[in-house]
Amino acid sequence: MQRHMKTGGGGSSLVVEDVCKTFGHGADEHRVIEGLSLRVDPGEFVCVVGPSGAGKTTLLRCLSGLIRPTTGTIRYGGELLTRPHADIAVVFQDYRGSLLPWMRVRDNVAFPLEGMGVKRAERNRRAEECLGAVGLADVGDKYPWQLSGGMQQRVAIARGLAYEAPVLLMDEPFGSVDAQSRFDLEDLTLSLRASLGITVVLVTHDIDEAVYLGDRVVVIGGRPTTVVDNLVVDLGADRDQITTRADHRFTDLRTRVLTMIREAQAQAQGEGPTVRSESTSEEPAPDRSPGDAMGGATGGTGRGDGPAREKTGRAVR
Ligand SMILES: Nc1ncnc2c1ncn2[C@@H]1O[C@H](COP(=O)(O)OP(=O)(O)OP(=O)(O)O)[C@@H](O)[C@H]1O
Repeated sequence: MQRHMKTGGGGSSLVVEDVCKTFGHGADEHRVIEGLSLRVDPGEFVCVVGPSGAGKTTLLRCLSGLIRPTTGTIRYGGELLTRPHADIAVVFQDYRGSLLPWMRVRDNVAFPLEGMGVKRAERNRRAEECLGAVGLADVGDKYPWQLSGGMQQRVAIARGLAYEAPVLLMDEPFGSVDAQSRFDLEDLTLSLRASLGITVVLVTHDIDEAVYLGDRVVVIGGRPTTVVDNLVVDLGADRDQITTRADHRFTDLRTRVLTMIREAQAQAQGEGPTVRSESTSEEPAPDRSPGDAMGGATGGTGRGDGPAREKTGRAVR
C-alpha cells in the first residue's frame, strides 16, 4: 500500500449537534432529520445505517458541506462547516453517474484537482498514485467504459483519495457492483483506512457491511430521523470476509442492528413504540459529558478495545 501518500492522518473531529434538516416550504415542508447529534473522531471508521428514506444521504451531504442543516451545527475541527472543506472528500453512490465517459481514467481521477488549482504534473502524479493504491496502476490510459463495474468503483474511490483529504465520506459506495467485487472493495477500503490513517464515514443499506467495516455503527431512524443507537463494533482491526462474518459477535451485532432498524421502520410508519435517543435528548443526563451526549466516542474510539456495548443513545421505550 502507498504509505507515502499524503492524507494528514485522520484530520479533526466532525461534530454534529442537534441538527434538523427540512426540505420544502409551507404545505410542502418535509422535516427529514430532527435533533440529530453525532461525533466522529479522527481515524474512526463510522458506518451509518437506517431505513430507506431515513435521511442517510441527506446527513452525509450535510457532513460534506454540500448542503447546510436547517438548524443545528456541524463543526470540523471546532469550526462551523458551511461549505465543502479541503479536508473532506466524498465518494458518491453510483460510479456510472460520477465518472465522465469521454475522459481517460487518469483524467477522471485528476479532474476535481484542476478546480483546486493543482498543477497538471502534480494532478497526474496524484492520479497515478491513487490508482496504484486501489490496485489499478495500469489502467490510467483507458476509458471508464472499458472497465468492469468493480474497477470503475475503484476509480471513483481513487478520485476520492486524490484530494489527499484526511476525511472520506462514502455514500453507499458499493451498491452498484456484484457481490464478489463488493467484498473486494470493502477489504480495499479497510486496508486504505489502515495504511493512510484516514477517518471514514460510510452510509450503507447493508447491515452486514456496516458491522464488517465499522468501528462504530450509528443507527438512524424514526420520524423525523434521529440517532437511534450508536454501537461499538468489538471485532478488532483485522477483519476477514469469512471468519469475521462467522464470528458470533458479528452475528449478535447484526441481529441487534436489524432489530433496531425494523423498530425504527415500524415507528416511522406509525405502528411501533416511540424510539428516542438518549444521545439526542434535549436535556442530556447531568452526569454525562458533552461528548457522551453527542453520541461520541468519549473515552476511546472503540476500535476493538472492549466488549460490544452501547456507548450512548440506547433505544428507549
Ligand atoms: N433535495 C431534496 N429536496 C426535497 N426532498 C429531499 C431532497 N433530498 C432528499 N429529500 C427527501 O429526504 C428524505 C430522505 O432522503 P435521503 O436520500 O437522504 O434518504 P436515504 O436514507 O439516503 O434513502 P435511501 O436509503 O433510500 O437511499 C426523502 O424523503 C427524500 O425524498
